[in-house]
Amino acid sequence: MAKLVESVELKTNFYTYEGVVKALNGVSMAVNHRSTFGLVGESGCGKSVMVRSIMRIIQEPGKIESGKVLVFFNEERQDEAVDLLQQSEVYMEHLRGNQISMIFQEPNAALNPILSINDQISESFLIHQRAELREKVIADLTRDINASPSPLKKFQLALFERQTKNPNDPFVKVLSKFPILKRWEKPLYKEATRRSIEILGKLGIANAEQVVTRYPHEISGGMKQRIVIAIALACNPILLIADEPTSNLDVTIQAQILELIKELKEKYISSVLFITHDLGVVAETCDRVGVMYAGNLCEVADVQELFRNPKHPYTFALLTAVPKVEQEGELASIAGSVPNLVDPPSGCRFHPRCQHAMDICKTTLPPTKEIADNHYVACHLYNGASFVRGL
Ligand SMILES: Nc1ncnc2c1ncn2[C@@H]1O[C@H](COP(=O)(O)OP(=O)(O)OP(=O)(O)O)[C@@H](O)[C@H]1O
Repeated sequence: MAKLVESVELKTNFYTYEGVVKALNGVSMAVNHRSTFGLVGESGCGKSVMVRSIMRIIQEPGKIESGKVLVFFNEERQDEAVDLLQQSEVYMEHLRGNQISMIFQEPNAALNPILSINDQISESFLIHQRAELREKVIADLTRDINASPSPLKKFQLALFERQTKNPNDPFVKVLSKFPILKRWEKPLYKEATRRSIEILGKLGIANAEQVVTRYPHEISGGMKQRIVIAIALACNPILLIADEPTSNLDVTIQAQILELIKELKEKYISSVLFITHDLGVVAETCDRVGVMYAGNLCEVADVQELFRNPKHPYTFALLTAVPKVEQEGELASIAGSVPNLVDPPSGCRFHPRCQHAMDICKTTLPPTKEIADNHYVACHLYNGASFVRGL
């Protein structure tokens, strides 16, 4: 499988008054073209910091210290990669929303309460696909003028053509500055609205024409998350990053949103990077899984392989802690809690909670090894002949 995005030894710290939070401790992982990668782990293990580092949206007091974030735009040419950590902020602004989109856990935080749904989805088209919208408007105006000439349409067409030739045309800029004069751009806004309704239709929203006229407080939580997905999809991203997109929704809506993301991935997006702490969600939606613990990736495998054949003691413990229908008696849990990353345990960060810890685990970070085809584990149990430990 060809890689789409790869992080190489990515390290991110937060410089807090308490000390330096070592949130990512050199994480290497890859999301392939046309696949869904699930990143799992307990709260605080670094999943969100990982995707924020990939998108380069880590804010103060955070800092990406080292590593690479490679994007392989061309599936065929895997020797050509762009390192996002070496690009300018202007490049990143263009990339975010155009090629990589992100949806967050809390749709309320992503939506502006004082703008209508139409304004919010249209804005995404107007920012990221303005040139394409303009082309369509020029084609429509030309066709209309040929059918029945109109001085207003001719004026609008001339301005749009002028803008295509020179996006910084001073005359057009002046006209776009004043609300009353800005009305010449109306066809552009109309086209953005048409596309907003169309995209809601693609998301299976029945009365999209009415939904776009509403405000966030007038729609349900599940609908809000669909709107956020519509905004993320507006620019045909090659990678959709979904950070716990269903954690605040009730189970039926959760299932619908997961189904929707799966369907959209098949039809419109190349790949999805799914952040969750729910292994059930991973089993439902992902092809490949990475298990994170305290800023390290401890195991990566295809989803079926990981569920059938977990190797890392932490993965094993996570799977054991999933409640089963036939379960009787107490639920299994992982003893202890995720460590404070200001002062993480030495060696393998999981060793204080690991039933199989050996002396070497306390001093040395385990290397990542491929223990079966495409199945990687970072654990000293697999450094020698210690498979016998019975995982
Ligand atoms: N702005 C910040 N300032 C200081 N520390 C931070 C900041 N953001 C994240 N961290 C720390 O980085 C570590 C990883 O946090 P992160 O949010 O990535 O965890 P997570 O796995 O996504 O958890 P959750 O599932 O609860 O969202 C945690 O120790 C957290 O306290």
